[in-house]
Amino acid sequence: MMQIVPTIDISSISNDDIKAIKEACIDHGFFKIKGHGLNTLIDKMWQQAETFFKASRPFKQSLRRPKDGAFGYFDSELTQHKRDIKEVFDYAPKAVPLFDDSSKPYWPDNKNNQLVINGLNDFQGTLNQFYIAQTKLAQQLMEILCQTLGEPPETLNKLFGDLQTSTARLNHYPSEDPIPENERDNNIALNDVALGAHTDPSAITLLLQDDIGGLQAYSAEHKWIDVTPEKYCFIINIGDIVQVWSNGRYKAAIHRVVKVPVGKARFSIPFFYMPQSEAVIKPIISGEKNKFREFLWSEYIKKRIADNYEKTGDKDMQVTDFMFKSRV
Ligand SMILES: O=C(O)CCC(=O)C(=O)O
Ligand SMILES: [Fe+2]
Repeated sequence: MMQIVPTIDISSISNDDIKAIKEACIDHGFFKIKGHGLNTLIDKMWQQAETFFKASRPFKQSLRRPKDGAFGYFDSELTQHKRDIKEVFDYAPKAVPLFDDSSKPYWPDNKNNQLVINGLNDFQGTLNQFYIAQTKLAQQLMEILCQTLGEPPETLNKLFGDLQTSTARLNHYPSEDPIPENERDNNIALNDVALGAHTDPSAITLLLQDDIGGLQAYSAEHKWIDVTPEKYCFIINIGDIVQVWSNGRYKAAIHRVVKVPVGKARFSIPFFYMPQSEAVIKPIISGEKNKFREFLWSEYIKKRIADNYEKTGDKDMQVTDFMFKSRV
């Protein structure tokens, strides 16, 4: 029987692999990959993530993401208006044209010997090296994805290139609220899972998860399924844009992270592969009537990011808002 979440060796892709990815994308949107040659860098990334989140609260707060910003440390992210039980560090190696704050510094510097004291001398260098490696891997994955849709492999890569707007992140999920009691905003309820169910506003997301587990995907056929940890495997999930590109054939992967067992800590490292801000997003399937109207990537992502902070209001914007209404 085929694995529900298939593991693919991308150093030698077969027709069966393409078929397995296609089926996974139709049912839940997740697959895993090995054979990428990045194991040593992955070890370094785990070490950096653990070291960063272990640093003192004042140190992390000094890198806090500004209200209108996209990068830095943050501990109050919302999913559907409830606060997730996690803290994050968001980054990109160079300014991303989407964000006004991209010139503001968010990397820790060595003022008062802070990098040395916190063991973070290699932090920025390692994270940036990983971002570049993930970009290359994502390009390869976009070609594979085009193949699963029966389109020429290079169709989508031209929407990315040097002007891509991808962002990368470190996630730390403690078993308890990361915000001390006296700093909490009591108007915002804590989620009953570590990370609430959502889709990613990316093309695809490349994710490392540690051995604690807890990531779940929503399968049309099996409902919630575990996406189990496999050492050195990247977990790949399709995001909102693929739903449009595939003309609805694939649904953006719905996923969540269940609560971390008491006394444990979970780490994960996602990379959100995103196109140029000026990219026009529309279906790419030839010979088929478009089910989505086109939109500009920059407009969509700005609204989605704003939703992560909003405490009240309507349901968050989704890519289905761009579907043509079907006439009966
Ligand atoms: O931590 C995980 O396993 C998933 C993280 C995730 O879905 C996200 O950051 O968007
Ligand atoms: Fe996600």
